[in-house]
Amino acid sequence: MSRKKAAKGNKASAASSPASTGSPSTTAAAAAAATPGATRGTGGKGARSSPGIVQMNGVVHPSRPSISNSSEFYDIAFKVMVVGDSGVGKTCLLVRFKDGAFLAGSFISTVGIDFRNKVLNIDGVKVKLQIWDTAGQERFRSVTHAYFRDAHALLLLYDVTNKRSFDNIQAWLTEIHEYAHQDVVLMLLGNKADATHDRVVKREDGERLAKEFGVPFMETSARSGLNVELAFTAVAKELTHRSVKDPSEKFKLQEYVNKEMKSTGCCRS
Ligand SMILES: Nc1nc2c(ncn2[C@@H]2O[C@H](COP(=O)(O)OP(=O)(O)OP(=O)(O)O)[C@@H](O)[C@H]2O)c(=O)[nH]1
Repeated sequence: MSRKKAAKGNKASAASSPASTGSPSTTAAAAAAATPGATRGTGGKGARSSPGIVQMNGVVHPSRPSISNSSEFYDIAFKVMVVGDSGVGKTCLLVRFKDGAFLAGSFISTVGIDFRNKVLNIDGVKVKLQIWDTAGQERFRSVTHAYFRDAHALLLLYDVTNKRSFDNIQAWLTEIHEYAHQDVVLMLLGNKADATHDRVVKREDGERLAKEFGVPFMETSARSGLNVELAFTAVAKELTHRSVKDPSEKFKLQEYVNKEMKSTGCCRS
């Protein structure tokens, strides 16, 4: 079985059998119960067992470093959802970030929802991102909506080679405003920026749309790795900043992203 197939298979089991167990995508419900970042306001194992837990903005701060599912210590946990139309590259983006690989080969659509954890070091703070990969197909939309309200950040993707996926961004934003937390960190990503010959959505169009809705934006490529790490690091920085730093020192996500893109000189297509 290919890696892609294995990943998608996990999603299928998570969606169809909420009480079943499995790894790494045990189940949505089990994950929410087992991992601090997945349960806003109530925390997870660390929060329930330790009186030293501090909670800010619904985020769990264990009094001591905790251990994530992947056995890595962390100080703070957040839930990030990757959303957008079917085929825009959500699973590939997540796999690129988590494993540094590209899932080439035939496209197998996600069924339901799946998650993976990754711990990042953000300015000396160990930040666990629990990243939820959602199904883009319309028939799974109610499942996706159900998870919106627990997300601390949303990465909203379209595919630069698919105009329809770009046109649907407005509808996605409407759904996000309806179902997600009002202070959710949101970022618009134009994926498949490597596909220059098939491109139908210009970078400027993405920038314009993002500006219109006041959302940070950049283009990514799960295939080449362009900006993938930066996208997740940027939202992790924003969330960490909001949670542990002085709230009067506002972190400017778009400025950070622009600066990082310029400094690496790698990322404008
Ligand atoms: N050229 C190129 N192809 C990509 C990129 N990302 C994903 N793809 C391809 O796009 C197709 C869909 O990718 P997925 O990651 O499965 O898409 P998805 O958004 O998870 O789709 P659903 O699970 O149906 O919601 C696959 O054939 C990938 O190989 C990219 O950055 N560049």
